[in-house]
Amino acid sequence: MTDLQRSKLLVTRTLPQLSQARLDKGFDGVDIVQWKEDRAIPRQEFLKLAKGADGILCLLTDKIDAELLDAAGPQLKVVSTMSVGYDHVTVSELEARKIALGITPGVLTEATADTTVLLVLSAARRLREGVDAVIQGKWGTWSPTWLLGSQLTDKTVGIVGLGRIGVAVAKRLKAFGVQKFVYQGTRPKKDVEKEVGGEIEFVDMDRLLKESDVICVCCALTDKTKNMFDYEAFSKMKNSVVFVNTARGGIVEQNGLIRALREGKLGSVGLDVTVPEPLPTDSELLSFPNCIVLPHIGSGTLETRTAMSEIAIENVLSGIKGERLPHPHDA
Ligand SMILES: O=CC(=O)O
Repeated sequence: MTDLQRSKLLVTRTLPQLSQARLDKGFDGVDIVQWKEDRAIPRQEFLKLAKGADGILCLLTDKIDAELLDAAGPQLKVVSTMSVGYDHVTVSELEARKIALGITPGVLTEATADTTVLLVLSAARRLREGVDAVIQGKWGTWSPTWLLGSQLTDKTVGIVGLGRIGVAVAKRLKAFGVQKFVYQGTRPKKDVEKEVGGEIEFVDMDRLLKESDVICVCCALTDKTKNMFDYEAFSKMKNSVVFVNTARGGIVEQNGLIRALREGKLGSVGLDVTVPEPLPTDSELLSFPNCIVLPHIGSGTLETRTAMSEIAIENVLSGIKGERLPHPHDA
């Protein structure tokens, strides 16, 4: 006999240990179906397993669009993504079907800001070239002129997207002696000076591109920010600029970036995000010694990923019960 009260929860990957242990113990009245392989769930499998789900706990690698929602069926109440970004979700389709969307804000701010600073310093101090030289036996005698980078002291840093992560990046970089911050975003923010602990000015994009010694991309990927950094934007930057993107690959028009790098227009580049992900190993992006690419590990600490998966579980369980999500996307 079927129990009409039971709900189905689809989880699209194995979660960090603590949260996985919770799933393995199970939740009253919930049947859990989980894709446990350590790779993104193949689309056909996703469409098949989604059928009849009341809640879906997914990752940023899983496209949530009309096709998937149709495959799931009208009983679907909640999609909970274990990410703060939700550009992989067609929000209008969820809204049209009154399906709640949960995200994991706040908990990944510190780890992602740490990664941003890591890339700023690594790019500015030519970490990739240094490490490669050591490994390849190209480390000669100490030289006063070899592998000279740049430092943050007295520099201007441009932050694109001064949300939680942007502010956390500015606070960190302030400690390295940055003289001034400029920022771009949807609107100027009140009281950021106090928060950042130094001079910070809302400027137009042109000024940000021209005046910044370091540019950090910390905004969400939206229709407005897609391909925002194209060849023209890179051409306006100082040719010593340190350009870092830890947000989403799609904010950068990658062919324009490659062209700018090829033409020696940029000082150094640090990326945690690319298009596509994973970046194919034959991508020209990987051929530039002054470009460091990380494999989208901005939030990749055990503490943060555990906090994210715990929030994702709370969101999906609340949604299945028809309750308000603790962390909805539109809070
Ligand atoms: O990129 C990571 C996230 O959006 O959580």
